[in-house]
Amino acid sequence: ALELQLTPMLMLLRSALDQLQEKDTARIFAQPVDLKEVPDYLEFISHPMDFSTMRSKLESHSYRSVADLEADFNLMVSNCLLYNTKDTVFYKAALRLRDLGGAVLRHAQRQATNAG
Ligand SMILES: CCOC(=O)c1ccc2c(c1)NC(=O)[C@@H](C)N2
Repeated sequence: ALELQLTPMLMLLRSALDQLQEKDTARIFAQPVDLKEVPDYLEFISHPMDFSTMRSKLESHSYRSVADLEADFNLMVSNCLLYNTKDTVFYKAALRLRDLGGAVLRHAQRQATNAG
């Protein structure tokens, strides 16, 4: 039945999101960039993204596949690589998160394919 089909996907996506967020040990991706601290952020970034927003979208069924989750993950990393210069801790953390996250997402996609 459809609800049985959807529940494993929600659990799979929740697990993948938890594993992705674990890699952000400095928690610089945990919350939206603070626009009071970074007032020009929206001059450069049109679609901000962070893990708390991704979790809300997941729980409200905005993600129907691993690819949907991956798209927001890639957006979050790309925003950081665009806004911050290469010499910053933020830029370096985004490169590391991108690489570590890739393995998490590949495994999640394999699980989704096997379950499907
Ligand atoms: C309290 C000051 O916090 C920040 O300036 C700040 C805090 C977190 C940030 C960030 C900036 N920039 C970013 O690109 C994303 C990845 N994270």
